[in-house]
Amino acid sequence: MIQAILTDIEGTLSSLSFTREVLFPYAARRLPDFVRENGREPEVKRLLADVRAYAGRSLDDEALIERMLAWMEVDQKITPLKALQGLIWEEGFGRGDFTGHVHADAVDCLRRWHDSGMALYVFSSGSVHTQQMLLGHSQAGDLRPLFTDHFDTRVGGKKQIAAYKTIAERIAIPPGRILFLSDTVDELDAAGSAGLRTTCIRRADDPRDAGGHPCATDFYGVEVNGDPSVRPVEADHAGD
Ligand SMILES: CSCCC(=O)C(=O)COP(=O)(O)O
Ligand SMILES: [Mg+2]
Repeated sequence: MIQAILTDIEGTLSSLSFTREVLFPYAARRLPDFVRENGREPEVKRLLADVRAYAGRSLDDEALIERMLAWMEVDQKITPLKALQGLIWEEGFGRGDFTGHVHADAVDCLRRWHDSGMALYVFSSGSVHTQQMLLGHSQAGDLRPLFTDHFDTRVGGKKQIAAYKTIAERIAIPPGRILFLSDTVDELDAAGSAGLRTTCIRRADDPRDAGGHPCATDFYGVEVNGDPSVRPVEADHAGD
């Protein structure tokens, strides 16, 4: 019996293209000036110190900026760097430069699951602050009330089995009663090894293999306690 659904964001709730074509380029453009302008603010200063420690060398601000841009280019999931990106995106969401993309089928199913009493959680490499901004400024409105809690890489990397065990302990639900949704097979493998149930969200335009996990092309295809959600007749992807 599934009691909770834990979902990834990028590629699962939200399109890969929103992250790769909107969020990441925005953060890369803004990072140098953001660090120069805010590097003495306590929160930014602390995050920069943590990134420096991760680099393992004493880099000055300009060298650190170059290093962070190179890591962002290859989407390195370094926890303090993801938190810094979140502060930059906060500016973008606040100014209305973009809103958070969430697939229409995901919004519909999350609302139904929530209304039926299912507990919903997020696990993303994006910082918890980023997750809340994306969901709070989504194209479908403020989706934050649907979620009981959020997790980021402070509990561990998404390909690490221990991260899923920690989440299960934190939410106090047995792993076998948690369903994890993701587009990434390594994450699903790690969650499965921790005892979670899994479903791969594999959008129609995504040719990657599902790695043997149960698979759905959108949230309507996700089986929860034996039932796929009812797909409305006109539920094409009009909101996407
Ligand atoms: C709120 S996530 C923004 C995109 C991002 O920074 C990221 O790293 C996405 O990772 P995910 O674990 O959601 O695939
Ligand atoms: Mg993903």
